[in-house]
Amino acid sequence: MMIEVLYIWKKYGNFTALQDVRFTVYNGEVVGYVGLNGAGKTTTIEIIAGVSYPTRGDVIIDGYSIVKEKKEAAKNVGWVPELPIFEQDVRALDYFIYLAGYYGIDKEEAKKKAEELFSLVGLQGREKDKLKNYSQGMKKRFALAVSLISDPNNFLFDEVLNGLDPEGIMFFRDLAVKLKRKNKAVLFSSHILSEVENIADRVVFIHKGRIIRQMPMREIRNFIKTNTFRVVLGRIDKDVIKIVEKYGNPRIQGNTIFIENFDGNISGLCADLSNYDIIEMGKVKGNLEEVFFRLIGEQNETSIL
Ligand SMILES: Nc1ncnc2c1ncn2[C@@H]1O[C@H](COP(=O)(O)OP(=O)(O)OP(=O)(O)O)[C@@H](O)[C@H]1O
Repeated sequence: MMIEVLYIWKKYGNFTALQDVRFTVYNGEVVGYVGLNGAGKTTTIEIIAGVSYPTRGDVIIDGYSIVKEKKEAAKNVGWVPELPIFEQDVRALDYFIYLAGYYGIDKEEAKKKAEELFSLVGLQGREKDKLKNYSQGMKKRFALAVSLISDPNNFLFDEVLNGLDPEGIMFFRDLAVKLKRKNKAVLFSSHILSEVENIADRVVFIHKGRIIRQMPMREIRNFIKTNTFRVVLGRIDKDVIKIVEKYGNPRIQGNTIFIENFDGNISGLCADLSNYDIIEMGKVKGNLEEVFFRLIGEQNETSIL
């Protein structure tokens, strides 16, 4: 249903890994949790999953406190860790049945569930392999199968696309969409903004343990839409500025003219520049990662003040 992260702090000795982190993931929503390596994503996710305690603050999962009502709260969370470590010398199916026992599911029922879930995550035929022989991607799929045992309402995917092949990436993207349609709340962490672009409805940005911004994906896309036009000329002289000034605010860099706030009249511009040997022209595309660095830049400036 939903995950409410309420002002959590996490300290490791003198080091503060999280400061006053607050955000909500609503049902039917996929939220991207984006920050650089070491920003605090895994720390947050482990606190939500109930495997690590916050120094201060709380997380409410479908109304239950992860600090005070851990059992009820954790039951409603499916978690796929960044690096699932299954070094056990056991067969995947046996371990799955063992873990299902935690949810009060008996052996026969667990076998049925395994059949359904191993196939759903694309591990059919590999049930009898030993977990330690699974590849990293297979371990992620196995962790996913385990997270689906209790059919939770909320999901945490920690850097789940990292290191996956294109088919695996597609699989997790489709899965996020399916979970969303089922009205689940999904938190998807990544250090690459463009990785969550086609999955997330909203992005929460974390930097150095603090939430610096939350933005709907469509706002992020608007943010990067630039109205700058670029023309590369064979030669450039000082008169050219006067010509292009009619079309916006020009800035010259080598043989390239960037025209900001371009008025859109391309044929007029071409005609006016016909003596200048146009080599290339086109709209300047905004880069998604730039948004992230712009936000971090703003953050660094305010922390200096
Ligand atoms: N057990 C620990 N003891 C001390 N410091 C820790 C511990 N776990 C994490 N940290 C520190 O807390 C900070 C946040 O780490 P975290 O793993 O949450 O980052 P992250 O955003 O998930 O990064 P990545 O993208 O690299 O996984 C880092 O500076 C890390 O070194």
